[in-house]
Amino acid sequence: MASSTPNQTPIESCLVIGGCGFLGSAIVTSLLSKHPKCRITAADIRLTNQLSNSNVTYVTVDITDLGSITSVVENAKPQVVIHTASPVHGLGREIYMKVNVDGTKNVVKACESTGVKVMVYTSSAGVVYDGSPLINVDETEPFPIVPYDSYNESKAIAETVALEANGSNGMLTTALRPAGIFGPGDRQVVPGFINVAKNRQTQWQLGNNTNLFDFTYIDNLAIAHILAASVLLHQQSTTGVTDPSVDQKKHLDGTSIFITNGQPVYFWDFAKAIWCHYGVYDAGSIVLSRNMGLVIAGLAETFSKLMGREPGLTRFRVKFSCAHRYFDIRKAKELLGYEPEVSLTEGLRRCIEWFKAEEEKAAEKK
Ligand SMILES: NC(=O)c1ccc[n+]([C@@H]2O[C@H](COP(=O)([O-])OP(=O)(O)OC[C@H]3O[C@@H](n4cnc5c(N)ncnc54)[C@H](O)[C@@H]3O)[C@@H](O)[C@H]2O)c1
Repeated sequence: MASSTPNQTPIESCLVIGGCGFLGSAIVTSLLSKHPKCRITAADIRLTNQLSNSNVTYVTVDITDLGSITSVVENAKPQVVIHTASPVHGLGREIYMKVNVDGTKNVVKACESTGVKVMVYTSSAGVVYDGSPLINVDETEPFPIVPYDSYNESKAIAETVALEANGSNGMLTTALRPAGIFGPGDRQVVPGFINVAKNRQTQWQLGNNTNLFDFTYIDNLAIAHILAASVLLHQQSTTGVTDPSVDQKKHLDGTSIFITNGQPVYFWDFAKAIWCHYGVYDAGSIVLSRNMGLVIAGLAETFSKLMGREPGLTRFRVKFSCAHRYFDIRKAKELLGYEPEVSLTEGLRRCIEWFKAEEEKAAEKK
């Protein structure tokens, strides 16, 4: 249970950047239900997933262009900006530095110059990951000296940019760090597992499945963003910016906060729960050790490079699926009153139902 309900102010106007993405569109939907009077602008480089609702306006923006994002913020005049935009995982360093780092600097500049009161940045739990086990870590965990990859490196720099803007022109900022977002519309986590089932590769298990892992159901995360915005909005109009010397676990503005479902599970148990819905009940009959997996993945990567193909197994995937990665979300519960409303089991049920319906629609079109 959340220890207390923090004071909140209703959100009257909000700009959701990346508002057509998986998370951005879930935030728009949750805003409509939690703050029905809120005037919402959803801005994205690609306008997809649009809702038909008179409270929502969709606009095109490219955050790598300062003029583009400034004019969107000027026209929307939002109290709150929720910045979720990012390229997907698995691309090159240049694009991450351009969109996540330079783009976030542009978003901050646009917010500062137009009097935005609150900015919530979607960071990632991966910013503290370097391949070492993360066992119930909290927000005191430092960034690693060597980041795991350029995506996480760019997310850490962008998070710092967002948090350093706290107090600038009276604006309060925070950064939410979700882990393994899944749900209807997911393009990364659950589709990866479904493809393994479709490729009939579920017999392979990497590692001994003693590693606990955190996942986050999309609607829980969307609500966490809205809670963060309305708690900060209240603070902005009352006490204002917190003295940065105060213990960072005791305040939201200028600090980061982990968000998960608060239900760590053994990595392969999550995969097996998905595969059961695809008729696979005997997954993981062949267990490969992490070291053996790394050797095979190294060979697969070399072979695929020679053949000009994408490898099915990579060293990144081996390390990831054998890693301990779970987080302490007490700060979210205490400072946001966050309580995951949708359990992992219910979230998976809703997610699989959605994927099956999409598959049926695709089959009907053929
Ligand atoms: N999916 C996960 O498991 C996960 C985990 C941790 C953190 N995150 C973070 O959560 C956020 C949302 O992720 P998602 O899964 O919804 O991804 P997504 O790809 O569905 O959404 C991101 C949106 O950003 C938009 N975008 C990209 N470049 C842009 C640009 N230059 N200008 C404007 N818009 C641009 C995209 O068009 C897309 O709609 C991201 O910041 C991501 O880093 C995701």
